[in-house]
Amino acid sequence: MIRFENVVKRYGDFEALGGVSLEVAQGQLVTLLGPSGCGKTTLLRTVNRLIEPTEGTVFVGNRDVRGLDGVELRRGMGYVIQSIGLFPHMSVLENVMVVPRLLGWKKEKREARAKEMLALVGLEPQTFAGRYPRELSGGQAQRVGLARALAADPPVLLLDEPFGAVDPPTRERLQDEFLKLQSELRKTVLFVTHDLEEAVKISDRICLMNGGRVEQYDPPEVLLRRPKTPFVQSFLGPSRTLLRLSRIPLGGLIEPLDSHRPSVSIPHSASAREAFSTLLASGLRTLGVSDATGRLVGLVRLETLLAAVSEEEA
Ligand SMILES: Nc1ncnc2c1ncn2[C@@H]1O[C@H](COP(=O)(O)OP(=O)(O)OP(=O)(O)O)[C@@H](O)[C@H]1O
Repeated sequence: MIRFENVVKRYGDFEALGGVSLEVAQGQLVTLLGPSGCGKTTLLRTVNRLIEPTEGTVFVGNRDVRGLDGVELRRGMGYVIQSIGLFPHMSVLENVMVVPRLLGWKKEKREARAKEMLALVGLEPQTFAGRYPRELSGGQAQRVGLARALAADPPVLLLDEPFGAVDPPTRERLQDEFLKLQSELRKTVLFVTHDLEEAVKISDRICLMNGGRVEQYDPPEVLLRRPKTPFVQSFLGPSRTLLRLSRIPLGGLIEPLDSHRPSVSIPHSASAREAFSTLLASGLRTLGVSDATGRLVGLVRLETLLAAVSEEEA
């Protein structure tokens, strides 16, 4: 769906991108991850032609973006940046309708669509449609930015640190909501972040960059299990094992209940990492696992979690 072929970007003598080749399949969520200045934003912006590569080619849906009109290209893609960029003099509803209006949609159609998008990102249209950006919290503004990016139903979303400007709990909630949306909408998403945890949590594949080059391009599990270079290893750091647990669903590790009733339990939907943290915090060796109604349905043991990590290591 999006393909970079040997993309180079130079500013004078400085090489911001040193020959990036990468393919993002349709419906996949790929994060561009790496330290500050490694070229993530530069690479993202070559897709909607806010930046023109010095060498190399970017394809969207098999079409070289150079052959496409920049303005039309940008209208056909959702784009969200950290500072959100909502128009301060426009209401929330008007902000969300910007692209449908540029595309010439009729008033009723674009209003209906904008309200639908607000509801989709968890903002009750009756409450929020008439508000102005200054009357929103950071998290609400981020949601409006996302609703605006989704309004014209673009197949491609370019997100540059879209949850960067909010506090950690809000950020986690936005990530969860976004993942749920993505599982329904299946957009092709390029997502810039410098946050390893965020990348591990949301990505189908992570493109870890360093100095304008791709160090490793793999699903999170593979990146965490088999770092290809010393840079990747040091970037992942000591939290690598815990992060791997966060990608292991608890489902396959649950054992049937026995006569022993554990005093602490966690929901079935939790990750192995949440189970591990709860075990550490409680000092127990066994946790109960409950279903959506809170009924105890099984057990998970500390040894099982440790074995799951070391098995993967093999
Ligand atoms: N217009 C420009 N002129 C010169 N150098 C530039 C220009 N734009 C970006 N750069 C440089 O290119 C490199 C890559 O920048 P880019 O914004 O892509 O980094 P990034 O990985 O997104 O970083 P961050 O996480 O800090 O946003 C940086 O060293 C930056 O200083």
